Amino acid sequence: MASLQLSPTNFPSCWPAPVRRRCQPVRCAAGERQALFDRIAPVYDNLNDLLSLGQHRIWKRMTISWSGAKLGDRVLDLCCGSGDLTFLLSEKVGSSGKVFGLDFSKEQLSVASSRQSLRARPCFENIEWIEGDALDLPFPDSYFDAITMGYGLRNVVDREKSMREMLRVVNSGSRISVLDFNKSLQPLSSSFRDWMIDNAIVPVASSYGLAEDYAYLKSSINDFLTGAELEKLALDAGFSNAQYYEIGAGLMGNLVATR
Ligand SMILES: C/C(=C\Cc1cc(O)c2ccccc2c1O)CCC[C@H](C)CCC[C@H](C)CCCC(C)C
Ligand SMILES: C[S@@+](CC[C@H](N)C(=O)[O-])C[C@H]1O[C@@H](n2cnc3c(N)ncnc32)[C@H](O)[C@@H]1O
Repeated sequence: MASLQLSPTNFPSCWPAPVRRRCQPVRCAAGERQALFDRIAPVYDNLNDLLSLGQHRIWKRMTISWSGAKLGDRVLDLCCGSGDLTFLLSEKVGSSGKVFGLDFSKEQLSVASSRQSLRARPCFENIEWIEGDALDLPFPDSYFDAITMGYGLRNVVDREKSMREMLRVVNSGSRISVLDFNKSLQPLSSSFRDWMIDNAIVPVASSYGLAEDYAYLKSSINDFLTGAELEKLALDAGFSNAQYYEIGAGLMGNLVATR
């Protein structure tokens, strides 16, 4: 069943209703990012396919594999957007498992929910969409067997807090798998990425009136952390092990951390 629960009085089935707070679209850094992801939602999937020549699907499959999710698990896809990783997790954990896709953008969740209805695979009934904040997760401690986060950590306003929240809700011995752009220290790789953003991504996005929203990609990658810094972030938050893998010819990276 494709159900989208967006009312502030609807809560994840695991959580007592009064505790959950809804993310309000306010004029602050988080509110502006929320508005950005709402705006780009109608074109987000198509542009990802076009701009990465479909490669993002491979990177996302690697993220699922690193998460260690398996049949029957209860798992979380944080900053799920239109749900690419959520759907892959859903197939991985099967009908005996449960997947929560959480995001603060109503428009992204609306795209995710329509995709769920269109594809209508039996296992997709195990998905619950939650409109919520990655910095204040509406789940009990040690609730998940695995967590994925695709292109989310770079976009949250407080990475330390986000990491602490992931640590809190993941089971001891379980993993988080965090995919994002790699802030490469190799000049060739970072020059190629910046060139792609300036000469392919922003011009294509500008034809949809979204040039500024996609230009944000470049500054957000420059403000992001290197692989070594991401490993340190996870260890400082309290994960027992953290390993960063460069993928996609060094354009992307995946942080795998075990609680
Ligand atoms: C997956 C892509 C973008 C995700 C994405 C993430 C964000 O944080 C955003 C924030 C604001 C707006 C948009 C986004 C957003 O779309 C697309 C990635 C494209 C790459 C930059 C370009 C890849 C070029 C190559 C064709 C890939 C070839 C790799 C090969 C292994 C050599
Ligand atoms: C670039 S998209 C990634 C979507 C999807 N994970 C993917 O891989 O295609 C980043 C997502 O993070 C979400 N996001 C950013 N900050 C968030 C927060 N504090 N809480 C919940 N979602 C957040 C945005 O709404 C957006 O949908």
